[in-house]
Order: sequence, then structure tokens, then C-alpha cells
Amino acid sequence: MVNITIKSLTFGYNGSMILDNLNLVVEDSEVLGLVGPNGSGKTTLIKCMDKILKPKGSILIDGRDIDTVSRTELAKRLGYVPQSSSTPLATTVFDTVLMGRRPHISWRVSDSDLDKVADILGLLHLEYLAMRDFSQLSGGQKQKVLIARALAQEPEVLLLDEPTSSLDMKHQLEVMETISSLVKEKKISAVMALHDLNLASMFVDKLAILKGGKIYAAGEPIDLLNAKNIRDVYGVEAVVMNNLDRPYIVPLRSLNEGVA
Ligand SMILES: Nc1ncnc2c1ncn2[C@@H]1O[C@H](COP(=O)(O)OP(=O)(O)OP(=O)(O)O)[C@@H](O)[C@H]1O
Repeated sequence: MVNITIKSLTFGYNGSMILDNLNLVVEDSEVLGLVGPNGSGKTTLIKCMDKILKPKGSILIDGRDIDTVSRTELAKRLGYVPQSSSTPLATTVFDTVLMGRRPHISWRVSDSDLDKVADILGLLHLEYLAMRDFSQLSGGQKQKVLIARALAQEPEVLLLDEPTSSLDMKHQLEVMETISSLVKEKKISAVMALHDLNLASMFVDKLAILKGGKIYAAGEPIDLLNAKNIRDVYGVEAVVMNNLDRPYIVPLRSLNEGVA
């Protein structure tokens, strides 16, 4: 069980404001989707949560400011999947995923670490790639391996930056289904930046819509994914239908307004 509370978070690159006094709570057993136009600050927010960037304001994990949590301890609690990655040092897929166990290993890899890696490769149907060089994989295969590496950390919170951007339809569903069932089963949380509002509608419990460095709205997809919000935030005219109590969005045309 974990709770993340973000209070008055403010961050800018070289003096230009990107995140402006943000407040947000991530509950346990929750998939939180961060959506918003290109450049609205989703990656920046995720990097602040993983202490890669140093914002003003505070991020509390179970009431404790992450500034007071060591890198190693944070790596046991938060598993970060970047948007893209320079090739990790390890060569094979197996070794790349094993790197995720690093925060839990003192100096010797145990049988249980190896078993965990094998289990995760199985969970994401990656066994057939286990002995392949990471650097020679396709973009989508690499993306799945990086997700597997974060799962191997057994974190309480997964931070995923557009985890499905390189995946085909089947693998998008597979990854989202796997993450959402792990979140429920293990009572962890996931925060993911997403562009696909229909995937968000299907899989997230809560949405935070970013616009102009602020949270434009936060809440359940059914309450937020409507034509007005999509017009305001993205400058897109869309038809929103209801499909099994989930909004289903069909974008119609760009309105040249409403950018971040
Ligand atoms: N290292 C950097 N130095 C300066 N400006 C940056 C840097 N990284 C990002 N920015 C700027 O910060 C703003 C927010 O970028 P960020 O990557 O957080 O947005 P995003 O919502 O994740 O975008 P996208 O959907 O395109 O991935 C953008 O205007 C971007 O140009």
C-alpha cells in the first residue's frame, strides 16, 4: 500500500515555467493516467517524481519527502520506464531485465532473482527474446523489455512514460492489461503518461489532464473525457461515445486552438 502526495510542485527549465504549482494524489491500487498535449509537462512531472529533476514544492511517498529518501531506497519503491532509452550496459534481454533486481541485490545474484526475471519474461511473453542482444531489438520489443526491467524491481509505484508508444494494437492491450492486473493484485500504483485517450479510457482509474503547466482537471475518465474538455485542451473537435460505460473518442478535426 502506497500513497504519493504532490504538493505545490513547480519546475522550469532555464527559467521557463513548465509545472506551475501542481497538486496531485496517487492512491494505492490505482492506475493514474497523465494526459495532455505535447509539451504540457507529463515527462517533466514523471522525472520530478523519480528525483531525476529537482522541483520546488514537495513529493511525499507515504508522508515522507522523497528528498530525504536515498536513491537505493527509492529504486526499491519506484520503477521508472523512460520514454526511450540509450542501450543499457547489459547485452542480452535477460541481463537487461536482471538489472532491475539491482536495488535488491547486495553483491550476489540469487536463484530467486533469476526466477523472478524468468517469471517476468514469461508474464510479458518475452522468453523467446531472452538471449537476444537488447540493442538489436525493434522499438516495440525494447519498450516491453524496459517495462519488464521496471517490473523486476518489484516497485510499489510504476512510473511509465508513454509505455505503449511503440507497440502494436495487440501488445498495447497486453501491456496495459498486465500493468492494470499487477496494480490490483499487488496493491501497487502506476502513473503513466499516455497520448491515446481511448487506451486511457479503457485502463486508467483516474486521469490528470495537464494543460499549460497546471492540472486542468483530475478525476475518473467517464467524467473528464468529453467533447468540451478535448476541445479546450487539445483544440480538437471530437465525438465522444459511450462504450460499456467507458468514453470512446473519435477525433474529427483540428481547430487550431487550445494548445498547451
Ligand atoms: N531538457 C530540457 N531543457 C529545456 N526544456 C525542456 C527540456 N525537456 C523538456 N523541455 C520543455 O519542457 C516542456 C515540457 O516537456 P515534457 O517533455 O515534459 O512534455 P510532455 O507533456 O511529456 O510532452 P510529449 O507529449 O511531447 O512527450 C516542453 O516545452 C519542452 O520543450
